[in-house]
Amino acid sequence: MPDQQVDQNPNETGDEAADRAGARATDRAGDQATDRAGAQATDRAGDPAGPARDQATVESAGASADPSADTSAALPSQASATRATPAADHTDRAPGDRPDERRKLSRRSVLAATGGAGLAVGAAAGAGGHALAASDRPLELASIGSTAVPFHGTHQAGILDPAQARGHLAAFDLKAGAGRAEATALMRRWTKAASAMTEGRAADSDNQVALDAGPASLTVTFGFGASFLKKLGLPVPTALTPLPSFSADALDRRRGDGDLFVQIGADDALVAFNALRTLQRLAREVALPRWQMNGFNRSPGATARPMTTRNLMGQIDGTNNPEPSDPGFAAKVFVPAKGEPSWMAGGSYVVVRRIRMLLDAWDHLPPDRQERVIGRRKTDGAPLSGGSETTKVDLGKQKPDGSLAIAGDAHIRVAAPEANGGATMLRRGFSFHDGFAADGAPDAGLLFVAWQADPRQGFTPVQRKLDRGDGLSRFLRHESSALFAVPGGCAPGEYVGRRLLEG
Ligand SMILES: C=CC1=C(C)c2cc3[nH]c(cc4nc(cc5[nH]c(cc1n2)c(C)c5CCC(=O)O)C(CCC(=O)O)=C4C)c(C)c3C=C
Ligand SMILES: [Fe+2]
Repeated sequence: MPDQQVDQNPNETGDEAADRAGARATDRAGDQATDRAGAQATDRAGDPAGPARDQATVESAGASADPSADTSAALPSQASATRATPAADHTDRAPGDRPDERRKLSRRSVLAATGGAGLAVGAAAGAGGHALAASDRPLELASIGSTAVPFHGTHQAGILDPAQARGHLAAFDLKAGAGRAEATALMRRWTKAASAMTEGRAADSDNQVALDAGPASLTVTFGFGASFLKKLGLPVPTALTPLPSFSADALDRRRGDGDLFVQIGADDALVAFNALRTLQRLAREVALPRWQMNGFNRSPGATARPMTTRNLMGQIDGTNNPEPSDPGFAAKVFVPAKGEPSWMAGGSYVVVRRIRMLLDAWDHLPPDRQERVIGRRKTDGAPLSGGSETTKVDLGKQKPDGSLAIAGDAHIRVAAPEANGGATMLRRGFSFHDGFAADGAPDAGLLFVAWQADPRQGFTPVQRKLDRGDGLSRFLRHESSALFAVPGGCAPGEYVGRRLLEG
């Protein structure tokens, strides 16, 4: 049993600083988070008005104070204004997703979405003959705020897109008496609101919490649990069969499963909160929150050069994720267009696990032992078989003494698709920190989120293997678990789940 005592390793800070200084940029096409971070840093660097505009505030944005009013149109002052500096070219994602163009497709200027949500500051003063006080100036959004991820498409947003700096995962349960009609009405309301908010527009009953924030790469992703289908008398897909138990499970069932799933991600905490709060308000008559988890990632643009994110154990995490350009990627992550059930075409199954890290025990471990547990270097994520972060892992490589360069119980050996009959999933998680437990240990870890066409060929065989012989497992505790069917995306005017609810 790992030691739970609070412990500080004096070398760690120095090591981490050195790690960061020496961190090598990854140029992988599939590394969305790093691409976006770099692109946003570039956007800002090339935008001389950036810092001044960042400080501008909006006194009157023209939004209706009546929460019942339909405010889903662009806010008046935003819609009529023009943007002083064009944003980088963020092309819309085409239905049918060409994932190899994700960086380009996953972002676009909010200008395109709203007809001009980013507002000019300097122009107003010049033409009008008087300079506006900073507080009177209309707001112009900086690149992080103005970036929008298209809501509509073959797949729902929030799966292939880079993981944002803030995340909320939540499940809702239908209220007693709510049936298919109420669920359908709710999915219509949720879809309309999500579509508006991801474009930087206020949703119905918007509370102005994120009025001046822009879309900030907001994605909203909806899913259905097996219990939802059962309550509505609908057949449950075999892929949605509950996950088996694992020996290391210490699950809190109240924080697991649920009828309806919502994943929210945004690069602005207020935008993320506002989205969740809006959806919760719109659900009020039909469904109540069951559980909620809050997570975070590194802020986009935080590093001068793109980097794969680090988790709370300090490891570079996400390197060997499958990439959309990999052969067979779509078939492994998404239900095919002609797949079963038909309402899941273009959809994916998501496994959500709250995995607590036993960080005090982990921090006791010297860096070389930590690296052995994973099979990669902490500094730059390079495999212990040699090379750099993106070098293909050589599981057969031996050290001069004949021992394996990547240990038999190293996490990347045990989890590798080669060791699991090709089992593959797309990992896209968030770190969490919910304070400290009674014994002083951090209640922190990973909100593990894994996407696959069928968990029986993705998460389950890998977790079975990890459960038996993974060197990392003794530093982890799986505290909650959920599985949801996430249907394909919808076209404008449609709503998510229509093929299920009207099928
Ligand atoms: C059942 C699947 C997995 C769970 C649960 C899991 C938990 C978990 N992982 C890390 C840290 C790292 N994981 C890494 C790679 C990796 N992990 C899984 C699967 C699960 N991880 C896979 C399939 C892989 C890729 C293996 C390969 O093919 O090389 C890495 C290395 C970097 C990377 O490739 O992402 C790290 C680091 C933590 C901290 C954790 C639970 C909290
Ligand atoms: Fe892992």
